Amino acid sequence: MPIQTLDDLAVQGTTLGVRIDINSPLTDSGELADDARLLAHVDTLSELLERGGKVAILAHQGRPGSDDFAGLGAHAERLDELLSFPVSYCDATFSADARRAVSNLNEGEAVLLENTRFYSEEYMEFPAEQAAQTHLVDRLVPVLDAYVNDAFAAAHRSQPSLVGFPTRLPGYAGRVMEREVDVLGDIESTPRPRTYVVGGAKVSDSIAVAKNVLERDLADHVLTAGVVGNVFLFADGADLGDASADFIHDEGYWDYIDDAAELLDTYSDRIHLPKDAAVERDGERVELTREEFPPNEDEGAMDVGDATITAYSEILRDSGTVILNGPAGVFEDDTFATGTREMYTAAANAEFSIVGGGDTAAAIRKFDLGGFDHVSTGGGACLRMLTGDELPALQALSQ
Ligand SMILES: Nc1ncnc2c1ncn2[C@@H]1O[C@H](COP(=O)(O)OP(=O)(O)O)[C@@H](O)[C@H]1O
Ligand SMILES: O=C(OP(=O)(O)O)[C@H](O)COP(=O)(O)O
Repeated sequence: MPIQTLDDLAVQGTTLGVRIDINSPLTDSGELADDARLLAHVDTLSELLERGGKVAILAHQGRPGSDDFAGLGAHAERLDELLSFPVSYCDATFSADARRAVSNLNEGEAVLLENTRFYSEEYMEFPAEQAAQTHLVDRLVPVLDAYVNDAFAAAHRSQPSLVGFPTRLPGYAGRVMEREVDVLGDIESTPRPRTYVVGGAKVSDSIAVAKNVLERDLADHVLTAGVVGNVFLFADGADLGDASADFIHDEGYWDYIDDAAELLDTYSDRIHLPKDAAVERDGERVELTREEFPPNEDEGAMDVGDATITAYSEILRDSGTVILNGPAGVFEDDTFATGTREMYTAAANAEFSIVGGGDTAAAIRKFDLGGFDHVSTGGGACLRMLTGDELPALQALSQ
């Protein structure tokens, strides 16, 4: 069944449970360090409020046990500033207090309920039918008329607030979800040549994407960079030195060397490897070509160098479509930001460009880059969608 959107929803006077993803980096004092994910949902929330909805917002922040696992008070304050409609905060998610806060909403008002992951069931994965019986869903359903899911960045999670409501309430995709599905679900019709850039540190996901798009003949080029590029270099027999080898071992990425080598055997004509690497030597950035490897013992390969940037930029600029995930190096450190900045600039000049990932978006903001056709709000969800996998939250909406 096709997914229903806000165009199919009669909003006026209804009470809506709206799941968004505002999981954000926090400062040491618990303030929002970045509000990009909140900004992304402004259109959906404004539209629902403008159309006379009473909006109960559901969201998570962090994971149990992590430093950024926190309440949503700061998020509510910021949403209240961003929207021209009042957004209050309720420090409960589905208790009597929470249900009262929802029931007391007037048309054009929103309440942000507390971090869904404060409740243990929300951090478990369930089939939709079972998620529909969890306490969160069971207790909120009586005060809601319909459910809107706009949380694309969490759509690969089969958690109650993401998959449990649509079996008990009419379910709709919000505008963020709709646009992500439109763009990422229709890669096959984008112009060629089509280039995938797999950078960053999600090694297993990136290898899965590369394998999938090469096998399905969707990719004319796969450019490897970042930690993913380093793994491919080792898989190709290059000696990137002890520091990078230790890092790859410590992070558990060595398990994927064989998969990378297998891909290189089959698709060497379409997979591109870094031609050089930047390391830190005596406090300076030093670039080594592959012939000059290995770096010294304590020198990690932290960025791609000029030779790679030149070769990759040419492919990127000439591409009909670029689909890019992950930075080319440790862009947070200015010494190793060059590869990411230059490659992203070239990618933005392709005919059609799609970028995804939390750190990727942070890099785009850091370098103040524009010109991308679609900046996905998702990292893991975006990669999952690019491999052609079904996302549980979307499946739940289409039942
Ligand atoms: N050569 C490298 N060595 C170590 N870390 C790297 C390297 N290149 C990129 N990274 C790191 O990868 C992280 C981002 O990867 P990832 O989370 O996969 O991106 P995204 O969030 O965009 O999907 C950044 O913290 C960056 O510093
Ligand atoms: O930040 C998120 O995903 P991302 O790290 O893939 O961008 C989403 O909020 C999902 O969070 P989760 O990976 O803790 O389930």
